[in-house]
Amino acid sequence: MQTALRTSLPEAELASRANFAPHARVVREERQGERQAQIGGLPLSIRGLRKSFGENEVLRGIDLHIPAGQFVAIVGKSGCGKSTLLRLIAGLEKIDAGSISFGQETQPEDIRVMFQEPRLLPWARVLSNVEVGLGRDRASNDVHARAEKALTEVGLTDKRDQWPSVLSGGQKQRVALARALVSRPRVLAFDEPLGALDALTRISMQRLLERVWRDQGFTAILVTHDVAEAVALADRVLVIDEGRIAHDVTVNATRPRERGSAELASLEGSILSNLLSAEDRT
Ligand SMILES: Nc1ncnc2c1ncn2[C@@H]1O[C@H](COP(=O)(O)OP(=O)(O)OP(=O)(O)O)[C@@H](O)[C@H]1O
Repeated sequence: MQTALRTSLPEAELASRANFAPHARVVREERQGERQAQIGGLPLSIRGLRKSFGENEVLRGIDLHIPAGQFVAIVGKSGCGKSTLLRLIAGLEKIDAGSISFGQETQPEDIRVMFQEPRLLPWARVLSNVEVGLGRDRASNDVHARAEKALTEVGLTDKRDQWPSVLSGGQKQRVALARALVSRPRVLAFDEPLGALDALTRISMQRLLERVWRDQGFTAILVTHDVAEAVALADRVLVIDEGRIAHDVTVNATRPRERGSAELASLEGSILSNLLSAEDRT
């Protein structure tokens, strides 16, 4: 389970930070035109990454290169450090040792996170909730148009004037996705975003995630407990065990993928047996 933002920040700040990476350096000048021209994923290089909480050594040396635009899933037994790794990548947690780099200077809008809980502002209508994701670009003239476009991308234009409280769980997550997408991030980190949804809604959200990833080309990093979801969506599945990447599995299946195909089922089976053998050692 993700453990984000264990702070007493006001709710608006929480919702805003849910989509921002504090370690990303803020470049003050408006570079919207430049951003539009450079949309696409950023590569990610992690070297010797370590993180402990007190005596609990959670990550013990992660080395990883993710090419720009790749879709990577992270799986592993409960408590192995999946969310910690994601939070370090997103700059929501401090690194103890090692480095994470994106190949260039980043802006806060470049790296966004979507969590299991939608974290919508209850007092703001759907469109305003999406606008929160624009961060400092909220002062620009085309705020409404950009938020509406993001809502269209997730198929929710008809809900723009609704309050979050009247939405279903799946609709709330789609608003959260629109809020994450509205700034056209170059890295999008998902921490169990579909974990609380029913099976059918989950599958339709998986299709939506895959579609927006293909349309926008951001680098996607998905933490999930669901190995079937990992092999259905990702180009590559990383298994974390004992603080390191124990397996790095390439998923070559062509897209769109046929869920339940023999190829995916066989990959899922072998990843699950890796996970179970890790579980047996504890
Ligand atoms: N802020 C924190 N303070 C102290 N310990 C933490 C903190 N965040 C995570 N931990 C500990 O770090 C370990 C890894 O937690 P993390 O949430 O990354 O695991 P996970 O693999 O995502 O787990 P799950 O699959 O159950 O969600 C756990 O032992 C957890 O208790």
